Amino acid sequence: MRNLLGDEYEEYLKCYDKPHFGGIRVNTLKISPEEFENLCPFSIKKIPWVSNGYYYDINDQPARHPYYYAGLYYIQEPSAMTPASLLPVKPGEKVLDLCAAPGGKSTELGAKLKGKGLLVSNDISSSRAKALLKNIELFGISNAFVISESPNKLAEYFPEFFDKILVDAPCSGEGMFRKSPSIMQNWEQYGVDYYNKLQKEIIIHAARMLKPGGMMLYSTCTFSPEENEGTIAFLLKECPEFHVVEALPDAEERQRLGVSYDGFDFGKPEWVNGPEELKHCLRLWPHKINGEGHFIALLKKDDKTNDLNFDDTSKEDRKIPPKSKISLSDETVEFLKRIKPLSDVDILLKQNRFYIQQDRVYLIPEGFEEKKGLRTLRQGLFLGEMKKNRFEPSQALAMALKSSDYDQIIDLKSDNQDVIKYLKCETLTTEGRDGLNLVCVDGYPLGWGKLNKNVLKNMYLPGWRWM
Ligand SMILES: C[S@@+](CC[C@H](N)C(=O)[O-])C[C@H]1O[C@@H](n2cnc3c(N)ncnc32)[C@H](O)[C@@H]1O
Repeated sequence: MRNLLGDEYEEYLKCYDKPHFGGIRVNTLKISPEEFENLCPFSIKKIPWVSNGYYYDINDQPARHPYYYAGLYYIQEPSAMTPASLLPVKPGEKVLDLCAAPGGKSTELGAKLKGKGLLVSNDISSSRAKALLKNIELFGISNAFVISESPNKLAEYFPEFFDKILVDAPCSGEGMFRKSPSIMQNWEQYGVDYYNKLQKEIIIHAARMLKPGGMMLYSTCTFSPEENEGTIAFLLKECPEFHVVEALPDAEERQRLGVSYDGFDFGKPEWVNGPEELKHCLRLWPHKINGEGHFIALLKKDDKTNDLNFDDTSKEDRKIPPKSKISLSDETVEFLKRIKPLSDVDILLKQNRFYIQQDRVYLIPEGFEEKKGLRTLRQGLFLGEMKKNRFEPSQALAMALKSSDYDQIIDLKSDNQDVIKYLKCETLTTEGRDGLNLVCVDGYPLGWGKLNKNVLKNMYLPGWRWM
């Protein structure tokens, strides 16, 4: 670090005597930042460079609040919010998060899609992919495929398929030593070269999956030039159709979003003897901003529209699949008709949006088919299970709804002890209409419960319960 930073080294070293910063990122699928500022029960301060990001006081415990269980925010280190905030994702696009677990960036990419298009969230580790699935569901993201595959296998299934790709690569983690000192042992065990080899493999597979004209963002939380500018220089050499572009929004957009990037530094081509365009990369240093260390490169793949050999498969992907023989039970149809966004069941059936596996019913994102042959944890939104004479709605469905989407709710105030009891899967005594209710906190859904003569049978997912 002394070699890299020269005169700045002492200042950099000093920042290790200061505490790290805690951050929460608001889930804009459920609440706007302004609404959240009014509702937030603990003290927060805006993170300058993320329009929906806030610092919280590290004496507070945002993970121990019902709003966390309502999926209103994700707890994330402030610099780690930057990659997903700078990848320009628009609703309706096909987006891949290749190294996604536990979902810190996927949850923001999903929020940016606003339920339209497709998010493929992948992580090679199946145990970490389970945590990823939970976070995707908690956030109420309804249009995601959660997969646990190697990038190589994924690239066989999705050649030139995605509009946007995020590669938040496994790395030596030098930028996180202050926040998580245990990462240092990992660094000692594996070192920079191990990760650099992995990053080069991953980024080449990712490049194959990007559509011509698409954009890819590569990020790490490490400082080493090899893993950062070095990996990008390697990509530029191997795939000359890629170029590094400026990642920061222009002045007008900064004003619209209310963000500023003071303290952000740029890529250093000279550290790897690489091309000048590496200057467009971003470096976040813990002694220059109130956040940990990060590296970001935004890349564009040349558009091949003039190439007559180019076969545009994207139209093919969007074709509505042929009609299948899905049959939903009467109870399922009756229930779905009560859910506002799903009430046109016949149209959804015609569009072939349902998918059934062992009586479990899923909603596939519009225009897509389930993919067979991949290790998949989830394809679309798990709606619930067809049981004898009834339909049991899922926790994921509750999280993907607004309270106004269902006609029978029990709305508890966040300071009512019944909320914690509900989240602990206990039975409640409460007033309301008998039957299936959507249980909410201050108007934000938490889960389901069946009321019978003022006794609420708790249907909160046991694996998610408050401990
Ligand atoms: C920096 S972490 C990702 C953090 C995540 N993007 C987030 O914001 O929550 C890197 C991830 O890459 C995964 N990984 C490691 N090797 C991989 C590979 N060859 N292909 C895909 N993912 C890989 C790890 O399991 C790890 O979850």
